[in-house]
Amino acid sequence: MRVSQMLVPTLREVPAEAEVVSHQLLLRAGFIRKTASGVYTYLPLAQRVLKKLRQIIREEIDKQGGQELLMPIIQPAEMWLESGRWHVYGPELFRLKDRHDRNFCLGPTHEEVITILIRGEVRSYKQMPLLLYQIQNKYRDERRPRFGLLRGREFIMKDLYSFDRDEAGLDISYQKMHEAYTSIFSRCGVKFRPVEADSGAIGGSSTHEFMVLAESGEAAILYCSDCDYAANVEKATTLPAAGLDPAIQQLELQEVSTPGKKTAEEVAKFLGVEPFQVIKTMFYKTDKEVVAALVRGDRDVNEIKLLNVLGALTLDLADESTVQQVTGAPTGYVGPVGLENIRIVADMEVMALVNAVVGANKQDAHLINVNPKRDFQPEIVEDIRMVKAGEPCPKCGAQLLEARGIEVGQIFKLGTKYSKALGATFLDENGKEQPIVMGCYGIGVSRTMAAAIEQNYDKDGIIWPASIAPYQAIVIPVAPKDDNQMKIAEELYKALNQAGVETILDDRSERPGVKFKDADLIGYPLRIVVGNKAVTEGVVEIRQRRSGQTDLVSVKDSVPKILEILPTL
Ligand SMILES: O=C(C[C@@H]1CCCCN1)Cn1cnc2cc(Cl)c(F)cc2c1=O
Ligand SMILES: [Mg+2]
Repeated sequence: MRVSQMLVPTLREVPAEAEVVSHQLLLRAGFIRKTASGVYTYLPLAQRVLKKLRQIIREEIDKQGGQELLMPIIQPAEMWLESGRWHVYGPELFRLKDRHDRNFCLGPTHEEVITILIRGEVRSYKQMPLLLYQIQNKYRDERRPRFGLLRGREFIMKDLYSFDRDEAGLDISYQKMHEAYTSIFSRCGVKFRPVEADSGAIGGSSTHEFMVLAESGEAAILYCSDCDYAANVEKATTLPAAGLDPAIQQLELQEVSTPGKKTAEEVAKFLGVEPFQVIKTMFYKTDKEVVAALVRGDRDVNEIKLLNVLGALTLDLADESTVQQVTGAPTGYVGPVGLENIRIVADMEVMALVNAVVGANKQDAHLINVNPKRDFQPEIVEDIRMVKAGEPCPKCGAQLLEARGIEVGQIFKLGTKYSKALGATFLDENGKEQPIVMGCYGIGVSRTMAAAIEQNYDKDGIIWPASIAPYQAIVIPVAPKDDNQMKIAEELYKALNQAGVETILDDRSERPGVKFKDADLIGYPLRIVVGNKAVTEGVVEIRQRRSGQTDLVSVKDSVPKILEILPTL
């Protein structure tokens, strides 16, 4: 390909709406253009990167026995009514009607479609295991699409579904996908980590997210400095709290005046105790009830853990009027003592406190010498707190460190949640009907392209890992008008492509500086400059985009030299 014929509309200035680097660079380097909010057109260079990502994914998934199919984007509402999810999802689910006024949705995921397909096709244990996948557009009507391809309303996903006869089979499928994902992201040239994660509304048991480490990542990760423990902060745990100190005498409950002291820190300071001795009472509204969540004053509530402990669908902080109504006092003076018909969920650490402080459910007043069990009885005692960096690793006790990550993949053990709901069963060797055991495994393909940029850029633009670069090399003649230079450039361009190096030729009659800037902005791994020296001394300049290293090489040695460098990029 010749640059003069390509559609690569590079921009000089940074588009205002782009907040993260990958969004800015995908626009400026002419990879994408916005068609609507959260909806993009992938221009030719982006399509080439996506094609390489799809190829890497296909190779690694097929190696594990995956079979590619292609499911429809448009899905009949009946399937979602049968699974019970049609009314679970709100405006995020793109819904539409056909000409006969029948309801459909644009697929945000395909558990219903694939499970109903398998229900009709698999009858015997002999037909499993099955690993079926597709690479298809997905639709989720995000309230605030942002960060370009990192959170769009239409995006490309590889979604695989595994079908096994039992949990043992599922464990094998899950392990195979864990391996495939490790190979895929390694081959894509990104630094990533699988982390323990929360399975969210999809349900099922264990799940791992594959995170590309990047400061702009929306996910917070805690990982161990010593062992392989790593978890999304939504899920992270630490060593269990120290137990109750039996030596301490439980004192008499007492009300004290704490005018204007609301936060755990203020109250602790005012009463001369440590913040951890003040119990924080947070009221939440779920789709079913109002609950009180208790954590120590030096901790925060982990709302994902709380949601899971309650088995609720939605969880939101109760507003001030609800708190007032439930406790008779404003936030800041509320506590668990004397609460009527409100479920109390206490973090395990709270139960180890003696003579603690809580709000008195009265303006400007707190209670001291509060002892769990004696003065209030939580209905649920679980781990519902956020873990922080610096706390001990739950596996080995070493210090937990924090990082930000972009979730590019997630694998789930679904179990029989969908096969039971949709009646996908098989006959085992005793002819007994059993529900199929499923897993589901996603990779955000378009998101991975953006995540790769978030990890591979500098002040001049993108630095593509060679394995997913749109082209691997660009030949730039300094003076295209000079026939001798052009002749050498053309020959080199041809020889490189014949040697299997995906190479383009910048034949534009632009100033060299403009061509160099574009090549750096777009991020081709290698740049070969054919200038006067090529004509007078037979040497060309090979420059590596990442390191900036430049080698002067004779024209005849340039192809072997490039073949030698390329695998290291
Ligand atoms: O998609 C998954 C789980 C896995 C991820 C990997 C590939 C297979 N599915 C979870 N999820 C996320 N957002 C959704 C948004 C909408 Cl609007 C919806 F209706 C359903 C879902 C939904 O189910
Ligand atoms: Mg997730």
